[in-house]
Amino acid sequence: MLTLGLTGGIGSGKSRVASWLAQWGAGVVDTDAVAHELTAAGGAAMPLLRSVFGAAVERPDGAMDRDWMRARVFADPGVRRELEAILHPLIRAETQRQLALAQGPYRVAVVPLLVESGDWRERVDRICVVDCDPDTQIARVQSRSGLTAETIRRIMDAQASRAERLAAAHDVIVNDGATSEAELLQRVRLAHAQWAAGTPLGGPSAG
Ligand SMILES: CC(C)(COP(=O)(O)OP(=O)(O)OC[C@H]1O[C@@H](n2cnc3c(N)ncnc32)[C@H](O)[C@@H]1O)[C@@H](O)C(=O)NCCC(=O)NCCS
Ligand SMILES: Nc1ncnc2c1ncn2[C@@H]1O[C@H](COP(=O)(O)OP(=O)(O)OP(=O)(O)O)[C@@H](O)[C@H]1O
Repeated sequence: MLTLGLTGGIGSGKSRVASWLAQWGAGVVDTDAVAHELTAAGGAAMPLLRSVFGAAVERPDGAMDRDWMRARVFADPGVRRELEAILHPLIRAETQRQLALAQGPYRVAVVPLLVESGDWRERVDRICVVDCDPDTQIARVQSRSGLTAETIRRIMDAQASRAERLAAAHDVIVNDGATSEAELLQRVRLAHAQWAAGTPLGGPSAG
């Protein structure tokens, strides 16, 4: 079965695309969702996070304090690497477990840091990038989360550039500031039909 790696920068539209693919029958596993489960109250990563970062990493309800962690991780690459060293192996193992159970004409791993991680590149058959311009990414994330533009820029600085992502793509779904939701839906429908039939979508000119 084809395993597609779906990636894109923060706010590019990956979750939106993935939710349609799941609706249409693809077996979708989202690494952000897996990461949230691991760091929820009682999550498998919490004991190690507590021992490395101390009690402040945990909210009173036992879940990771995401605001506390975000402020540190995107201000200091050393802290980010520490957090990733704990979470990424757990995320990878749980995602692989879920992918092995996934049903459908093809399966999809939604991985924000796919291009950044050599390991993930080797685990998927094709890479699809949801492509978006940085100004639109910032606007979308601001309206979704209320994070400041400066925080969003810092997160984007910790990710691959738009050009690096496009260079790694087998397939591209354009979802920039000029793309309406209806246009996006049409592009995703076309891509889904081709992945489900096992035929490639094409390079960066596709859209
Ligand atoms: C830093 C944390 C606490 C911020 O939590 P928050 O609720 O604000 O964000 P959330 O987890 O929903 O992620 C939202 C987006 O942020 C970006 N992002 C998350 N982690 C990272 C990272 N390590 N490097 C670059 N971008 C990242 C991705 O685009 C992701 O889709 C959280 O993202 C985290 O635990 N990150 C480490 C795990 C990780 O690398 N996850 C992403 C890939 S699996
Ligand atoms: N073409 C579009 N037109 C209008 N709004 C859009 C479009 N595409 C995505 N959005 C909105 O932008 C926001 C970001 O989209 P989404 O959550 O799918 O991105 P993401 O790549 O999964 O982000 P993250 O990396 O933060 O998880 C959402 O609120 C979504 O509804």
